[in-house]
Amino acid sequence: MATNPVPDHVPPEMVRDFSLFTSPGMSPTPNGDPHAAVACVHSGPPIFYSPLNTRDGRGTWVITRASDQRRVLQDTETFSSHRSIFASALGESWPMIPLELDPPAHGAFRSLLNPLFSPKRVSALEPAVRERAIRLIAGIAASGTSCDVMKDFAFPFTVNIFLHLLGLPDDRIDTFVGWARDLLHGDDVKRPAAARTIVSFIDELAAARRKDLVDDFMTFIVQAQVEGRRLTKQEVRGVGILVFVAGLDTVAAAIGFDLAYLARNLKDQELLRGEPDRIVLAAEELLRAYPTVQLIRVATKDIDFEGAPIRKGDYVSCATVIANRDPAEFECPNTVDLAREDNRHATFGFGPHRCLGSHLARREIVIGLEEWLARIPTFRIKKGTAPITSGGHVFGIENLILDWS
Ligand code: HEM
Repeated sequence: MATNPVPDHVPPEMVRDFSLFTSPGMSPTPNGDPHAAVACVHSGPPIFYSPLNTRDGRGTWVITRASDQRRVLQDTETFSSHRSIFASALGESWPMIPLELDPPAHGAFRSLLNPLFSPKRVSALEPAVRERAIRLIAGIAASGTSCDVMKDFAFPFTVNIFLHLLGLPDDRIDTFVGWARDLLHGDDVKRPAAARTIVSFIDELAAARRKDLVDDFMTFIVQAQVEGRRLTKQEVRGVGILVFVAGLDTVAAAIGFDLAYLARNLKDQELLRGEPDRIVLAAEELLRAYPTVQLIRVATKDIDFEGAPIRKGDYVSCATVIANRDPAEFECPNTVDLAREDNRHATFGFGPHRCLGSHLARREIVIGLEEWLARIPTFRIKKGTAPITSGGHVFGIENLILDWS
C-alpha cells in the first residue's frame, strides 16, 4: 500500500503511529481484538495525524474525543461527506446516496428513504425475522454440536431479511455475501472487480423495474420523486448501491462479534440465557464495545480544530470504535458491562447521516441473540479454531466456529 507523505502543514509533533488499517490487530488476525487495540489513543492528545489511515493509503486527522467527533459530524458545512468511497474503486466520483451527499441535497433523499426503515415498518417485519432465526438455529441444533456462526447463521439470517426487505430473491445469498466481502475487505484486485459487479447488478435491476413495476424497493426508487422530479439513473444507482452494501455485512458482523464475546465470557452468557429480559440492554453494550463502521469526513475549508491546522481537502477520521472507548463518556470504557445504562454509544453515527437501518439492525441483533441463547446450550469457541478479525473502515469477523458438545 502506498503511503502519502505527511503534508507540510501538519506539525511533526502531531503525527502518531496509529492506523485503523495497519496498527497491530487491524490486519486479519486469528483471535484478534481490533476494538481493544484502539483504546491506547485515549492516553494521547484529542487530535493527531495518522499518515496512513484509509484503504488507499491516505493520511487522516484522527479525532479521539466523542464530543469532538460529534462537533465534526454535526458541522456538515466544514466537514463534508462527499468522498466517493465506492465510485473511487472504479476510478469514478459519483456519490452513494444519501451517505455521501451533504445537506441540503442529503435531506431530500433521506426523507424519501426514512419511511422504508421506520420503527413501524421494522415492527411489521419482526415475525418474519423471528421465524427466520428460529428456523436456522433449530436446523443448526438438530444437525450437531458445532457450527461456523458466520456461514451457518449470521449471514444467512441477516442477508435473507435484508433481501426480503428489498424484494430481492434469496437464492443468491452466497453470491451477494461474496460481493460484499470482496468490496469491504478485499484487496486491490478483488475490490474494484466487486464494485463493477455490484454496479452492473444494481443498474440491471433498475432497468428491469423501469420496464416491469413490482412491489419492491427498486421499483419504489425508480418511481420516486425528489424535489418534484424523478431520480436520474446515476442517483438510482447511488441509492441502490448504498442500501445494498450498508445492509449486507454490518448486522452479520455485529452478531458475530457478540457471540464471540459470549463464547469467551460464560458468566455473561449464562446471565443472558437465564434472564433473557436483559438482552435488549446487553445488545446496546455489545454494540458499544464492538462497533463496525468507522466514519471519515473531508474538510471543505481551512480550520483550526483543537489546536490542529486542518486544511481544505484534509481527511478527518471519526472512528466510532474510538468514540466508544472515550473515558470522558463511559465509565470503565474498556470493560463490557451488560447492564450499562444510558449508553450513548456512537456505533450508528451522529448527526444527519445517523444510520438509517439502526432500528432494523437492533431488532435483528436482539432477536438473533434471544433465539440463539434459547436453543443452543453453553457454547465456546471450538478448540483448535480461531476467529479471524480485522479492522479498517468496516471492522469484520470472518469465521466463528462454536462448539456446545
Ligand atoms: C449493526 C449494523 C449497522 C451499523 C453498525 C451501521 C452503522 C452506520 C453508521 C455509523 C452510519 C453513518 C455513516 C456516516 O455518517 O458516514 C450509517 C449510515 C447508514 N446506514 Fe447503517 N449500520 C448498520 C446497519 C444498517 C442496515 C441494516 C442498513 C439498511 C438496511 C443500513 C443503512 C444505512 C444507510 C442507508 C446509511 C446512510 C444514512 C445517511 O447518509 O443519511 N445500516 N450506518
